[in-house]
Amino acid sequence: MQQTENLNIEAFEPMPTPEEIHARVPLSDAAAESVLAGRRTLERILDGTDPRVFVVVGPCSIHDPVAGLDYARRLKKLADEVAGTMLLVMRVYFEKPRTATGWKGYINDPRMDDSFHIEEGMQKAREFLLAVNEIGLPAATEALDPIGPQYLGDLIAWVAIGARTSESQTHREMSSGLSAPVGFKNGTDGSLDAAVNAIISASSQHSFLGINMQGRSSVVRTAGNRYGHLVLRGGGGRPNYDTVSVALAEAALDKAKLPHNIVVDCSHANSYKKPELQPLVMHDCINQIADQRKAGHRSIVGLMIESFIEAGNQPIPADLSQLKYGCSVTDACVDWATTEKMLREADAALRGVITNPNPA
Ligand SMILES: O=C[C@H](O)[C@H](O)COP(=O)(O)O
Ligand SMILES: C=C(OP(=O)(O)O)C(=O)O
Repeated sequence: MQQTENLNIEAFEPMPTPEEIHARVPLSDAAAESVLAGRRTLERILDGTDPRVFVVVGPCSIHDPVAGLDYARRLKKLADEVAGTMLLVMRVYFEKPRTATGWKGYINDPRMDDSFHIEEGMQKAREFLLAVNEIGLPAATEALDPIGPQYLGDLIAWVAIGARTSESQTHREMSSGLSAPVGFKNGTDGSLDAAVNAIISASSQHSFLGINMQGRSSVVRTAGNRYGHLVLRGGGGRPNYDTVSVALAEAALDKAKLPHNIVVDCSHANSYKKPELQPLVMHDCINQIADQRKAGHRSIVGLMIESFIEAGNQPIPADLSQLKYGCSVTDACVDWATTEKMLREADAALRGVITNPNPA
């Protein structure tokens, strides 16, 4: 018999099951509290019962857990300082969807040398998420691999479906079963349709193939996720955070009978991937939010910033000891001083307009 299958497969290497990885890095009480408190506040913001704004802020990708946790500790202090007006959620991205090729992130290749130790990456990603939550910060991530959430989902408070996958049925099905709110990004061409349709699709029940916690291939039946929302990230060569674009996004949500829950990503095509433009986008959006709230209206409920300790980005060197500490290896970020300035200015502008309903 001639072989007709697996012609392009070089190997199947068994992975530990989600249950095994959870046993190696168990969820702690402190981390569970951080995850649940984060999700609860996000849900209230999306329901309109908490007037604050959430900000997903952190590196484009995690590649160095030491620098990542250094960043998390700084962010926690800032989060406490601005808690009256904003919920800060740390961007903890381990999976990078590449335009063509490139490093696919810490889970896929934790040693950054094309050795693809995915088992090691998955365990270390879990350890990192546990530590961030134990610091007291909720975590946000992009869900790219459809079985990834079985390994990490208990440690995540907010999920993004990226511009390259909002149109994917697989990602919509997965989102319908996630326990956290999910932001769907507009397409890389700037169109909103795929993201709006994704919110509708993910809110419905689905049945699809996946794995269970014991790693067994399963029919997954989901209840639907009612916290899907739209993320404007610009595209097709132009930003879409301005008031006219936001009004068009509101109209698209109205047409689909969806609530006005919009997050603006200050990075990516909204700032032409130039980090020095992110503060301008943020400033404009904070003014829009203040104007909206004063007028008794509300559509921008969240923001995203790509930020790390050092500004800019760096290529991955062959000799990893040459890596610059705290600097992105994927998209360019604003530095820590700029991050503090952006968030403190936003807090000052929103005070008097927004009041924390549950001060600590
Ligand atoms: O945020 C990350 C990047 O914009 C995304 O992964 C695409 O990156 P690339 O165009 O460099 O591949
Ligand atoms: C890949 C990302 O964004 P987008 O899907 O908007 O390109 C990201 O936020 O890392």
